[in-house]
Parts: sequence; structure tokens; C-alpha cells
Amino acid sequence: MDNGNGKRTHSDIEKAALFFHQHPVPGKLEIRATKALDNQRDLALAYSPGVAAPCLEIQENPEAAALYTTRANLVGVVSNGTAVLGLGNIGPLASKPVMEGKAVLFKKFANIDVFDIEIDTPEIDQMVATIAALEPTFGGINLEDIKAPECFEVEQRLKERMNIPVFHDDQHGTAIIVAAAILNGLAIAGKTIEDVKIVTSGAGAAALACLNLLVSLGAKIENIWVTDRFGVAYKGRIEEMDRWKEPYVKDTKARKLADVIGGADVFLGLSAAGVLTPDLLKLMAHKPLVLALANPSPEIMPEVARQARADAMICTGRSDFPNQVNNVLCFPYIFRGALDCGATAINEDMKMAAVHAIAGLAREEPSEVAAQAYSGETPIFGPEYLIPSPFDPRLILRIAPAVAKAAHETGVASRPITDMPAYLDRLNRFVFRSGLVMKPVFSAARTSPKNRIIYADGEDERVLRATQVVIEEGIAHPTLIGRPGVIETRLQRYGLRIRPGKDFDLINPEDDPRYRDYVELLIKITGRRGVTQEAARTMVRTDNTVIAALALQRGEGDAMLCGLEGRFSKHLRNVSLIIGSRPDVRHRDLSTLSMLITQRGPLFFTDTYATLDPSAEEIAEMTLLAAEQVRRFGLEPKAALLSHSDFGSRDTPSAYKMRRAAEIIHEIAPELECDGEMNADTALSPLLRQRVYPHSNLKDEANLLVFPNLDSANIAMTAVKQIMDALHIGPILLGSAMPAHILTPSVTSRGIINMTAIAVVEAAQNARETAN
Ligand SMILES: NC(=O)C1=CN([C@@H]2O[C@H](COP(=O)(O)OP(=O)(O)OC[C@H]3O[C@@H](n4cnc5c(N)ncnc54)[C@H](OP(=O)(O)O)[C@@H]3O)[C@@H](O)[C@H]2O)C=CC1
Ligand SMILES: CC(=O)C(=O)O
Ligand SMILES: [Mg+2]
Repeated sequence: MDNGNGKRTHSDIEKAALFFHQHPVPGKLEIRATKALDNQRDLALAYSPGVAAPCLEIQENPEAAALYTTRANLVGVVSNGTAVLGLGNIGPLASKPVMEGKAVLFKKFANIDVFDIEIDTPEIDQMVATIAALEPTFGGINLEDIKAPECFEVEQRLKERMNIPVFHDDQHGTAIIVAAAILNGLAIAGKTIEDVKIVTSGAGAAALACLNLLVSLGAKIENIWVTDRFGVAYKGRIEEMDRWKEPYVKDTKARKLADVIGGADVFLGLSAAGVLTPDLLKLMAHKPLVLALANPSPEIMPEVARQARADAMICTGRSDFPNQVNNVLCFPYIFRGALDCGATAINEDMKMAAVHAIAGLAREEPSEVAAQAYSGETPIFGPEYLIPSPFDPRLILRIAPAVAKAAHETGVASRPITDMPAYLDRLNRFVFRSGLVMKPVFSAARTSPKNRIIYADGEDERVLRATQVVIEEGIAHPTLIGRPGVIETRLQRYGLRIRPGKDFDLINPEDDPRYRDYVELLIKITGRRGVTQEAARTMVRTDNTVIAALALQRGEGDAMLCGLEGRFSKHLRNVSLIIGSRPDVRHRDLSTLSMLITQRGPLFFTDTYATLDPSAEEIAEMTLLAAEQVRRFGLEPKAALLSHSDFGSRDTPSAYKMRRAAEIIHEIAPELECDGEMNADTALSPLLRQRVYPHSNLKDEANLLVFPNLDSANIAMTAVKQIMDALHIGPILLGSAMPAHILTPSVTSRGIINMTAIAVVEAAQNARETAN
């Protein structure tokens, strides 16, 4: 944003994005070695002389590159920066954050490695020569944000020259997802593609590729009207015409969008903000399908469109509205399928397979997997759910195999997939590991009917920043405990827009009309547990965790978070005293669960913060409570009771304790995949376990690690977190009567947001379970 003096000022989201890109290290990517280079021998294998062996194998047989190098899983995301998002020709260097972003999406959603390549030339010949020369490096090329019409020729010439897939994402990724949305939208409207009138705003890379694909799906050219900044593409027009627009040119007197939109069934906007006015929308046919896909601001905002036409089905490119039509739904998965079968191209059949896989996924009967993916809020195919959400973990499971199959059937798969069930199994394992575990929690939080969260540390900067995000993202309705003057000053200092009363509620610990009620409730709860009236008054006056817990008990919120300052044990004492444990929890001491999101996927640790030296019975109970919590993330718990002893290798008291805990669990919850006692490496390696104890009822890698005492749990969790640079989510308090979580002084604002989502989802789940 320019402030008029030639200097850029930044909005909150821009500031956050700049910080995000700068810290903890600049950029969004790094390269990691997949082989250890620990000693002389490793060095001899990885480099000279050993490396000569794979070199010579590849020289003899180029296909062997897929066995000995990363090539088969490496995509080049290539741009010259001439049409970056909706930002225009900002140049190759400035496009680098976008290309790094695409790389991260490839990795996150499909485990594909990417080198981003920014080339400093607008020239077609130079682009083609440079990219073609990179063929030995890559298994595929994803062209990105290259301006039309140059992009058409660059892609065409590269496809002819290269023997690996070349795919212009802005054209074909967009076309595939648009086609899926249109097929589904028309099915709901009871229309057929052969009969519908389609009008575009935009005649660039994305719009023309969409039209070409729609035509191959049956749309009639005579029913398609193309418009851009110069209006209708009509016969005789001279401005901005090229041979790629030519097929859609009409011999007509119509000149403007307004002249052609009447009676249109589909509006396809791939142009700029605000082009489709409510008046124009009113002219469209019944049940119109509006794809307003310009980013970041669509051709018409959904609420405006809905006001003008209640019967309209509306899609945008954005994640904050239903029906997000964005090419991220396609490119990671189409490349996954193509790379896995060694495809030499991405052809029309493979694209069509992707269209039908995406369209079909939205129409699938609600399944258990879908329920898990959307945390109980299974979406039902309809006007608000024409296509899957980008975070639907089933996308990779449907698109990649369909694409690989089409590649095989059309003869472009150099390594066809012969064992499809085994391939699906591999993709499934990736989904489990991919760390998408928090996404469904956030989706569920947005629709949680129990979303009032109380923050005990309402004056803390991290809480204030989290509060703004939580409100903006519709995750929860916060109540902050803190002095109004201090909160107001800090909100202004940090440049946060939210205000008490308007956006969130306040409890003033120094002067709140509810003070007496809180004291009375505390006396009622603790009267028989040695808390005098004077002590109760002091507690309410001096301890915000006490106030938060009392407010929660009084129904002034659905969940609470505390613990940003002071000792965990003190907060735990107060939460235990006031909130207490669930009626079905036998042991008085509450326990905790920490989740680490690592490169290998989510890993749970218990008890990391609460109970110093739990008994075998307590360990059994915390394991069951932790398993229940793991299931709430949509994951099947696989619990390992850890020890220095490996299936009876030692007979020490702590080994015996864990063995006994395993026996108790087997008795009361035989269905739970759980075993012990065992070493941590045995827990995490099925191969190792097979050697030590082949009869274990724990299959695969354990995802829930249960420790014999607080020392081992906390040390292991913090060590793994630091060594693996993992994200800590938690601690999640287990077994409390109401959702109350005690965070740690090192928690970040992002950590508070994560725990907020977990707490409000838990509140809704508790309410559902109570109602049943
Ligand atoms: N949701 C998604 O997944 C995707 C969305 N997009 C969005 O689509 C838009 C176009 O992208 P792309 O095709 O790659 O870019 P191009 O530069 O290739 O094409 C842009 C097209 O939009 C037209 N246009 C621009 N402004 C207006 C206007 N005010 N009224 C009518 N037409 C206009 C241009 O016309 P002219 O040639 O006359 O200037 C041109 O035809 C961008 O906003 C982009 O963010 C793109 C890809 C994917
Ligand atoms: C989504 C995308 O690729 C674009 O807007 O360019
Ligand atoms: Mg793009």
C-alpha cells in the first residue's frame, strides 16, 4: 500500500506476512540431506569414489536416474515473473516468494520436492532454451505466472521438446478445477454442458485454458462469449487479439459484457475485481453459476451476488468463502500421479481423469474419512459444496491414482503402477504423516456452537495478537481477563484493531461487578477443602486463572486458557480445585498430552507437564484419555508404553510399572492398539519391533508415546521438539470436567490460536456427548 509519499505502509496481514517470511530464517524452503554423512565410509559412498557407481549406471540406462537420484520426485517451478497472481509483471526476483509458496504447497500436499527457478527474460526463445536445458534435473516442469499469450507458445514448444511433463498451472490447474466445479454446479441446476451459455470476463491464460477444456467436455463454441478489458471478442476487433482467442471470436454487434450476459448460465471470471455488477447478474438465467475467481478480490463478492440472486451458486478463489476454486486443488496431485508412474507428459486424458476425480469426490456419499476430515461436519454435495476443500485429505487418494491410471492407459507411463492397492496404501501413509492434523480442527472450530473462550492472561501481547486472529478467522468469541486501560493501550501500541465490548468481552480483575459472585462460588466449591473466606477473596483478587476457572464454572464461557505466566503446578492446582475432573476419571491428578507436528507426522507424548511419578493405574488411565484425544484429531491411536526395558529385557520397578499398565489397558480397553513396555526406537520402528517381539498387538509406528514419569516425558518431548524443529501443540489437559488448558510461558501467539481451536472443538464435542 502506498501512503501517498511514495512510501509503502503495511496492513496487519501484510506485516504478519513479512514477519512470517523473514523469521526464523528468510524464505520458506531449505534443502535437507536424506542420507547421513556420519563417517568416512558414508563419505566414500555418497561422494568419491562411491558416487561413480550410480553415475555409470545412469549413463548406461537413463531410467536408473529414478532409482539413484531425486529426479523422479523433483519438479521445477519456473517463472519469469511476467504475470504474478493478480500483481502483473513484477519481474522474476519479486516472483520468488510465490514460487517458493508453490514449492511449499507441492511438498505439504503431495510430498513433491521443488526447486523454484526464476528466469530473467521475457523472451520466448530464451525461456524455451533455458527450461529445455534443465530436463536432466527434473521429473516435471510446472510453469507458473508467465504472461499470456507468451505462455501458450512457451508451453507448446517445451512439450514438443521435453520428455517429462510440462504443465502450465495457471492454464490447466485452473481449468481442471473450474471444469469440476462447473460439471457439479450444472448437475445441481439440472442443466447439461452442451446447452449452457457461458460468458467469460478475462481472455488470458486461465480463461482460455478453461474454455478449451470445457469445449472438450461438450460445451458448444457457439454458446461461449469471451470478454476482456476491451469488451467482447468480436470479429474485426484489433485491440489485444491473438490466435488463441480466435476460436471464440463472434460475428456480432455486441461490444460489452452487459450486451452478452443476458440469459447466461455460467459466468467465468478470471479477470479483475468488481467486473460483475448485481445488475448484470440479475440478467443471467435461472440458477446461474458464478465463478468469480480473480484474486484476491473476485469479480463479485459472494454476499453481494447472493443479495442480487438468491438462486445463484457462487465460487471464488478465496479460502474465506465456500466453494474455493483454486488450482492448489489440482497441481500437487496431478504431478503426484504423473511422477509416480514416470509419465513423459500430462495429456488430455490425465487432465480429464483429474476433473472427474475432483468432481466425483464432492459427490461422494459422506463417509467416515470425510467425517474425520471435516471433524464431524461432513459437507453434503450442494450449492455450498460443489467441490472439495483444499484440505480434504482424500484429494491425493483420488486424483493421483486416477491420473497414473490414465497415463498408463494412454501409453505415457514409463513406470506404470502395477500394484494399485499398495500404491493407495503408500498415499494413505503420506496423508497420515503430512501434518494436516490441525486443519479439520480449525474447520470444526469455525462452526462450533460452543465457542466462547476465556483467556486468563488477557493483557499479554501474545494473547492480544491471538485474539485478533481468532476473531477475524471466526474461530471463537473471546473474553479477556485484564485491566481495560492496559488492554486498550496495548492494543493501540501493537496496532491491533479489535476493541473490548465490540469485538470481545472483558473481565476486569480489579473491578468487576461479578467479583462477589466469583468469591461466593469459590467458597462454595472449596469450603470443605481448607480455603478460608479471606483466602478465597485474595485468590479471586490476585489470580486470573482462578477468575477464568470460576467464570467457566458459571457458564460465562465454554473453555478457558491460562498459564502464560507463573508456574504450571500453581495453575494446575487452581484448575483442579475449581474445575475438577470428569466423573468417569478415577484419579484426582490431571494429566497432560503434548502433540509435536514433525516432519514424520504428528506424534503425541504423555504426561509431559503434570504428574511427577504416576502409578501403573494412573498411567493406564492417562493412556486411555490421551487415546480419546488423539481420536479427536481424526487419528487412530497407537500407544507405546515406554521404558528402558524392551519387552521384559529388564526387571526394574519402572519397567514393571509400565508392564503392569499395559496389562490394565489390555483388560479395560482391549480394542486399543497398545503395547509395552518397550524402548522408544522399538515403538517407532515396526521393523525393530518385529525382531524384538513379533507378537505385539501394536502395528506400524506408534503415534502415542506414554512415559513412566514426568522427567522422561518432558525431556523427550522438548528434545525431539528442538532437534526436529517440530511445532508443539499443547499441553492439552486430560480428564478435566470442562475444557481448560494450561499453556506454558514459552507459548507463541500461534500456539494460543491452535489451543483455542482445540478447546472450542472440545467444548462442542463434550456438549454433543452429554446430549447423547
Ligand atoms: N482461482 C484460481 O485458481 C486462479 C485465479 N486466477 C486469477 O485470474 C485472473 C487472471 O489470471 P491470468 O489468466 O493468469 O492472467 P492473464 O494476464 O493471462 O489474463 C488476464 C485477463 O483478464 C483480463 N482483464 C483484466 N482486467 C480486466 C477488467 N477490468 N475487465 C475485464 N477483463 C479484464 C485481461 O484482459 P486484457 O488482456 O485486455 O488486459 C486478460 O484477458 C487473475 O486475477 C488471477 O488471480 C488465475 C489463475 C488461477
Ligand atoms: C492461483 C494462481 O496460481 C494464481 O493466481 O496465479
Ligand atoms: Mg499462478
